[in-house]
Amino acid sequence: MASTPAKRPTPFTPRSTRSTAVARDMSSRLTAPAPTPALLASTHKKYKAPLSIESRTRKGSALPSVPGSPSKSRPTSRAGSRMGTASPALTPMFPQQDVEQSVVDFQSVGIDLTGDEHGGDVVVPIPEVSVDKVMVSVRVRPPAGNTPTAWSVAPGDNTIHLSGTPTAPAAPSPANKFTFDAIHTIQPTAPLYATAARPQVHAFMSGYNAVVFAYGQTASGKTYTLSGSDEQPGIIPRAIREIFAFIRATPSREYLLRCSYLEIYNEAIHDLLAPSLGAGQAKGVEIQGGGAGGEVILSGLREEVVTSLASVREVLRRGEGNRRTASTDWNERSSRSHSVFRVVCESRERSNGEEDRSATPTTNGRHTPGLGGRQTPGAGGPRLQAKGGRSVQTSVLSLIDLAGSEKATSDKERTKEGRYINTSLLTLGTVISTLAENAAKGKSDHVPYRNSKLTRMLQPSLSGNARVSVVCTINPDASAVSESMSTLQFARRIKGVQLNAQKKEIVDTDALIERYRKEIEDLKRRLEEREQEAPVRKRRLSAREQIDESKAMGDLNSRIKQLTKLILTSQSVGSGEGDEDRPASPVKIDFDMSPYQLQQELLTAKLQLESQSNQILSLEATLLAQPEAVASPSSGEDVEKDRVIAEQGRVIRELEGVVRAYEADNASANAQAIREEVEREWQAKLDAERRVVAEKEAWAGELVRQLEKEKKMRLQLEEERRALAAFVSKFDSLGLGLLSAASSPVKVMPSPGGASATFNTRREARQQQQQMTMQNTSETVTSRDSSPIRMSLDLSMTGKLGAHPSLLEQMPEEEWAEVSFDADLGGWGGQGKNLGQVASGKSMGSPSVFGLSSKENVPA
Ligand SMILES: Nc1ncnc2c1ncn2[C@@H]1O[C@H](COP(=O)(O)OP(=O)(O)OP(=O)(O)O)[C@@H](O)[C@H]1O
Repeated sequence: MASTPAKRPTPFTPRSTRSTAVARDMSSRLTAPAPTPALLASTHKKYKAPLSIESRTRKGSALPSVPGSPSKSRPTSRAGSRMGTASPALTPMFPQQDVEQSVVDFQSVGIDLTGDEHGGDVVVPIPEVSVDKVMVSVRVRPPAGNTPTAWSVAPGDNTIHLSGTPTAPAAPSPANKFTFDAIHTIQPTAPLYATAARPQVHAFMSGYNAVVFAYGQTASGKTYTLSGSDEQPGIIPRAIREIFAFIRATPSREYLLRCSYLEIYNEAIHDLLAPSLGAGQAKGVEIQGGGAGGEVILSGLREEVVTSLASVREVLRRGEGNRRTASTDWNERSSRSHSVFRVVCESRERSNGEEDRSATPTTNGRHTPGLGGRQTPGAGGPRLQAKGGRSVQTSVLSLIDLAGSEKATSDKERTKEGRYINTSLLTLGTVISTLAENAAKGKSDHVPYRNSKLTRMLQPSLSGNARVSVVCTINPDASAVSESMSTLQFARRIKGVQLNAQKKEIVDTDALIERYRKEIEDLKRRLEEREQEAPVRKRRLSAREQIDESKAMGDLNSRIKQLTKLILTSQSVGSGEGDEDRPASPVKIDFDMSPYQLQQELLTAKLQLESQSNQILSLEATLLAQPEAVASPSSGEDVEKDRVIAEQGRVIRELEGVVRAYEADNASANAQAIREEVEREWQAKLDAERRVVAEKEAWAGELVRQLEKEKKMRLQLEEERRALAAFVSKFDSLGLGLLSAASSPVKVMPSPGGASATFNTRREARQQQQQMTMQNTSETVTSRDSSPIRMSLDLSMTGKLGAHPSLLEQMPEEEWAEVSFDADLGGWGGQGKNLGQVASGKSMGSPSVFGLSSKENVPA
């Protein structure tokens, strides 16, 4: 169930200044006592003698509980009674001995760590380990701040017991006491590495499979133990350093190392080194084999050949970058998957000729780098030689950072991951229980390896064919007692597992080291032959052919160097930091060489300068390692093909360069053309806009002029009309209308106001006719005007148009043509008139009647 945010515990972050200081203080207090012979002896004895107590305790125990899941009950005194009585050394410390005071100092375990804090050259005695048992160490994480701790560690006894807290002391019971091969409570990882991992690394380099894994509840320090930090390197970086130190210290053998890095996330295996893919997209890895003690094959897993510390670090960095981590309620950076860093080591004995080949000249006195002449019979003896090869030792070292068991978190996704993690840890616990039980009772009960990817992958190791070391990490806080108890019970169970690791040393022509060696020999033979023929051939060849010949020999030489670089020897591995950049060994110049040979050397040196980086070498090697991609190393045809491919690759690169340059030139020409076109387009638009504006301005000017003219004319006509009206009314009042009627041929009856009535009648008739014309005109108007200006007229004018005689009506017709502007019909709702039409309909009103609207609709 999701917990509420208020209840969310603060994730443990002891890397803060404070907790680091606590831990340092702790270690400084604990490193004070000098090692005593008695302690040394006791420690060594522990490594020799398997802890039978644990395996006996295992008998009759129920299924293992997953650390982190609440333990159903505290260990009972029944279990304790089987363990025998508590060590007298513990008694005075019960129940309140502080972890810090009772910790085992790493110096007391009798290990020389000279120069090893940051992985300097390691020349220390390897502690004796009982090779048929799992090496079990416990690491107690420093307490978080002032949190009370619940565990005590008896110095020198490799025993940890539950003491409880001052307010809730634990009952002194043998069930609360656990003894292991080593218990570490101090912060530095060096002592832990020396006891828990160094023997495994040495065994691995000697041909045994080896597994080191960290197990414990979330935030208890597994990743800190395995990976560590820059200041405090963990087991993995230390192991890598030790591997190279081992090679440096073993001149009689040559080695080939390959690395892979995977994680098991939600029961799916992902390759953490898959190129250019995030962990989420990386293609899955499948487990094959592993049954009946056979080897496990991880199909689809990428293995990279590594030749230096730096190249391994790069692989680690890449893999760690792809690992799934997330902040949880308990750990700011919690591993959400089990991660497995694997190193495969192939090694074989070097022949005498190979051992000092740097000093051995070839038959023609020439010193070709890496060319050591004919092989002398070497390792493997005549019998193996007769079989066509020498024996190769192959071993695998797996360094595993398990995800921590945990309770449901406040986050749905984290809870889902947690379920997968807990399930696989539970399966691991069950497998370990069954194995321990089988070992104790001499049974061969079914072991459910297949119930999880983790156990399936570990099957060969857990079933005995590996040297196994487990570091169980515990959080000493009183609040985590049940989880710590669960972890310690797991540690106790795994101690009961029986191991029987065997070296794998066979004549293996498929071993990569063997294939490379063969290819190198073949290439050297061909190079030698060419060199011997060179003086004769040179006379026959044209200048062009001579260049080609030099190039072909240069290619052969550089290929030999590439392959030689992959095979590690005590001379070729550097002495430490930055060794990856150092040439394998300085090339001596033989001044007795002919100019032709010197030319070859020069060419070779140039090609070497241009040679690919370590990364490319690794990629190529990985490619070669895949059976379908491997060409027969001894086939001259394939070498020729390689040469042609390389040549074509070079031509392609050159052409690409030309194309890029061409595109770059064209791109600028294209950009220029596009810019000009866009400019032209915008210029045209600008011109059009300017024309429109000019038209509008002209139109507006014209309008103003017309209106002024109209105004003047209107005033003048009004004057005339008033004068005429006055005259007519005077005329009527004098009765002169009759006179005129009498003089007309038609008899007109006198009537009061006759002239003005006649005038009115005529005017009405004219208005009716005018309205009819306007209606007809409006029906014919169907299209919108294209004038840039739209004008809405006051609708009230439509009535006025009818009510007042048009002034234009009274204008001389020749002047009408000067008035040529349009009005928008749309705003009139069909009743309005185009001004031109109004004019033609003789219905133009006064300027005030037009009511030019302030919302002239001018198109943008
Ligand atoms: N021995 C130690 N000394 C100092 N700090 C430690 C030690 N062990 C763990 N820590 C710190 O405790 C925190 C949690 O440790 P870490 O991430 O290694 O736990 P974890 O067991 O790997 O957790 P998860 O299972 O969630 O991944 C880290 O900040 C780490 O630096």
